[in-house]
Parts: sequence; structure tokens; C-alpha cells
Amino acid sequence: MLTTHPFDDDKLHEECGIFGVSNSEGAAALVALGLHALQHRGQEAAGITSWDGHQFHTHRAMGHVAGNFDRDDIIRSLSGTTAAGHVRYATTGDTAIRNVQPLYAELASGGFAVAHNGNISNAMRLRRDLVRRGAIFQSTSDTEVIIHLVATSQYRTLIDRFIDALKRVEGAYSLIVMTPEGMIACRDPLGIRPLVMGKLDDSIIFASETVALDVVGAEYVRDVEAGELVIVQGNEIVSHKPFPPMSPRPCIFEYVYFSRPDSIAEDRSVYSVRKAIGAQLAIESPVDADLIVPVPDSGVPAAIGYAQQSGIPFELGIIRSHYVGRTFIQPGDKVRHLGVKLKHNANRELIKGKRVVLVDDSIVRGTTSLKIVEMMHEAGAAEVHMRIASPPTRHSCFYGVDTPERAKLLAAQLDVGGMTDFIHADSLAFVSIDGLYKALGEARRADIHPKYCDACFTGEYPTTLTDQDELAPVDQFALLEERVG
Ligand SMILES: O=P(O)(O)OC[C@H]1O[C@H](OP(=O)(O)OP(=O)(O)O)[C@H](O)[C@@H]1O
Ligand SMILES: NC(=O)CC[C@H](N)C(=O)O
Ligand code: SF4
Ligand SMILES: [Mg+2]
Repeated sequence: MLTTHPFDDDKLHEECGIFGVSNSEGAAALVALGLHALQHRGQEAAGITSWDGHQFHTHRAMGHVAGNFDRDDIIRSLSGTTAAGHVRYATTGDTAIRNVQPLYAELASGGFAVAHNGNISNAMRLRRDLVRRGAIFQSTSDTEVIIHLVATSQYRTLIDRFIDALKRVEGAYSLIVMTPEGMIACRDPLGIRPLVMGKLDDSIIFASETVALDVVGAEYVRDVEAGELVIVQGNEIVSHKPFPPMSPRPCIFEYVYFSRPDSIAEDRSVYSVRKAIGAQLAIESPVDADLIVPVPDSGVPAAIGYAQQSGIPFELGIIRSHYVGRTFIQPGDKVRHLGVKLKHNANRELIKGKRVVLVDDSIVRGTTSLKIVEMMHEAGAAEVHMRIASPPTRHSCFYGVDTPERAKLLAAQLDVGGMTDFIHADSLAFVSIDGLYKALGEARRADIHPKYCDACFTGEYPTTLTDQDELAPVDQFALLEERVG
């Protein structure tokens, strides 16, 4: 029996990005480029594993892709025509080299490397059972349970063992797996996290987002479907659908914030969706004002949409330094606060005496909004109105994004009036959940089968959350109370 929670820490984490190439000379160099384009999804650590037909080679490092994977000696050591990589923001397991992916193990069938974007919501339970049966874990990452489940499966072929393992895990996973037999890419039955497939000459590429195909000049072929396994062996591609069909529930927050705006998701430009959310926000919550000012970077497309819809001029009233990373994902409150100050500055001449509408994509802790609104007041704004291109984030994500624990989510603590006071704005409004779905081309959010996972806004998680239910019965009860009113 474990006495401590091996997956528990109180740090800030966000997403992950994965990228795989099969059948290409210099595969690792392409993976390094792909990871570079996915750097926004995870900045804690990065890793690449390659297969040269005889041996696997791995290099994993803390920090960014640049500085670690732009070195000739490292890329040369990752020889072979197949390679996969990962950029990490931890959701389960600490930020330590043992948890940096791809994770690798020698199984009875040979080497097995896995890169995972997502989070397994019964990993604790599975790990406990596996450890009781003698499994010796090398990491504290949720991803490692997949390897042990494959290793201990009673099925004969590697694919059957892998499918057997996947049927035991719950939660979100987009995976790229490398074995001596070939590369496997797959998404969980609900397709919560993204994964696309591309082609570059004779090689097949898998990536979290299409921007990573663009960077290597690959052509987008299609999305890996929810619940699909795509197996690539040489020139042969085979698709399996081992799960009972379900209505997919891809993460709606990818459109709001995570994905790069130049990515295409489900045949839609993320940029256009963000603009449409901004336009919807202008319809739902208009303001009489002089300027629409985006909170850079991620608030920019929604602000353009808001400005175009409202007819109020769009201006860069906040200038962003490009030498500071995403504040949302910097560990430690002090650094995060400092990060916001370092990152944004008021364009004073423009702001002075004006009624300003600030547009951002989301409020998580409220740190950014509070600082930016104060910055506008200090710069002499006559009025400061805040408009948010997502509904209030009231619930934590258990699917590969570490929005902080609920207690740290501003919208879990305060209603919109309380939040308005907290950030010192003259007014604050969020796009409605139906408005968000409208911007994605739906009439509204369907009650029975909503098209997306939107649990961080609605609290309706599309999978069971075994570990949460076991660890936090009180919180789950509170959630239930909130749902039934
Ligand atoms: O309420 P908070 O806890 O401050 O978090 C919300 C902010 O964090 C994100 O931006 P971030 O600065 O991380 O990245 P960006 O530059 O991509 O917008 C998001 O776009 C909000 O601006
Ligand atoms: N953000 C992610 O997708 C993280 C993947 C995995 N759960 C980890 O913590 O390493
Ligand atoms: S809970 Fe929110 S962030 Fe997490 S997968 Fe669902 S929509 Fe995305
Ligand atoms: Mg932002």
C-alpha cells in the first residue's frame, strides 16, 4: 500500500506535445523541428527516442528543445529512420528526468518507447495493483502504467497486448509508440487530446498539431480518429478501431488557448475559431468604448473578432516582451506574478483618457487580469472593461492540462461580480457556453451528447475519474451538489 501519493505535487503544469516520424533519413532531426513547433505545449522538458533497426537511442533533457536538441552531436547520436519525441508539462509525477518522455522499457517483445499527451485518470489505482503484483516502477508518471500493462498482458501479439492495456486505462491519451515492429499512433476513445497525421515524401508523421507538420514541410493527411490506432510498418499503414464506438469529446480548450492559432484542428483554423468567439462575445456583452485592446499573445485573435463585430478600433494598448514564457505555466506564485509584470507593458499614450475593452482568452487564477487592469488604470484609462473569450474556468482538468487545483481557480471561488471587484475592472463578462459552441459552428451546447469536452467550464467530466473519486470524495460530493443545484 502506498502511503504517499506519487503523482501529487502542487506545481503548475500545462500540456504536452508529441511528434513521430517513420521511414525517413535523419528522423530525429525532423522530430527536433516538430518539437520546436510544439514548444508552447510543454516547456519543462523534452525527449527524443530513435530506432536504427537494431537499437533504440534516447536523449531526454530538462528545459526547452532549443539548447538541447539543436546540438549536432545529440541529433547524430539519435540515429535511425524512425523517431518520436515529446515536450512535457507534467500532470502526474514531478518535474524530474525520470518522468521525461519518451519513456522506454525492454519488454519480452523487444524495446517499447511511448510518448503521451494526456492524463490517465485511474493511473494511481492501476499503479497500486501493478506494484502489488510485483511491478517495479522507474518513474512517478501516469504514462508508465501503460508499459506495465502491456508487459503483463496475457495476449500473445504486441498489438493485442497494447489494445488490452488501453482497455484498462481511463482518461485522455494521444500516444506515439515505437517498437521494433513499427510505430503506433492512437487516441483515447473520446479523442480528448489532439493528434494529426501527415506525410512527407515516403514518411508518415504524427503530431499534436498541424503547425508541427508545417515546420518540416509535411502535408496534413487527416486527424487520427477518436479510439483509432494507426500502425505504420515500413510503407504499410493499418488502422484499428478496437473500442466500442462513442461520440468523440475533443478538448474545447484547445480552441480557446492551448493550440497555436495557425494550427488546423478538425478541418478548422484555430485562429478563425478564436475570432468567432470574440465576435460572439461582442454580440453577447457589448460595451460603449473607445478601444479594443488584446491581452497578448493568446487574447489577440478574439480581440480582433470583438473589434470587427463591434466596430470599435483595435489597438495594441499592451506591448508584450517576447523574452518571457507563458505565465500560466511558470512554477511558484512569486515567479508567476513577476512574470506578468515582466511580460506586459502599457502603451501609455494610446491608453490615456480612453475607455478600454481588454480581451483575453481565459481567467485562471486572475493574476494576469488583475495586473493588466491595474496597468491600464495606471496608464490613465478612463474606464477598463474586461471581456473573456471562454466561460468561467470553474473546474480542474484531469486530462493532461493542469489547470491548478479548484481552490486556486478564481471562478471557483467568486461569482462574476466578485471577480469584477477582484480584478478592479469597471465590468467583466465571459462568453456563454452556448456562445462558445456557436463559434464552433454548433447551434448550442447539446445537453445529451455535447460535441466537446468542456468539463473545466461545466464540471461534466466525460470519463470516470477513479483516482479523484478515491482520493477526494468530499470534493466530488461538492461537485455533485453544484450540478444538482
Ligand atoms: O488568470 P491567470 O492565472 O493569470 O491565467 C490566465 C492567463 O494565462 C494565459 O496566458 P499566458 O500569459 O500564460 O500565455 P500567452 O502569452 O500565450 O497568452 C491566458 O491566456 C491568460 O492570459
Ligand atoms: N501534459 C501532458 O500531456 C503530460 C503527460 C503525462 N501525463 C505526464 O505527466 O508526463
Ligand atoms: S477539462 Fe477543459 S482543458 Fe481539460 S480536456 Fe476538458 S475541456 Fe480540455
Ligand atoms: Mg494570455
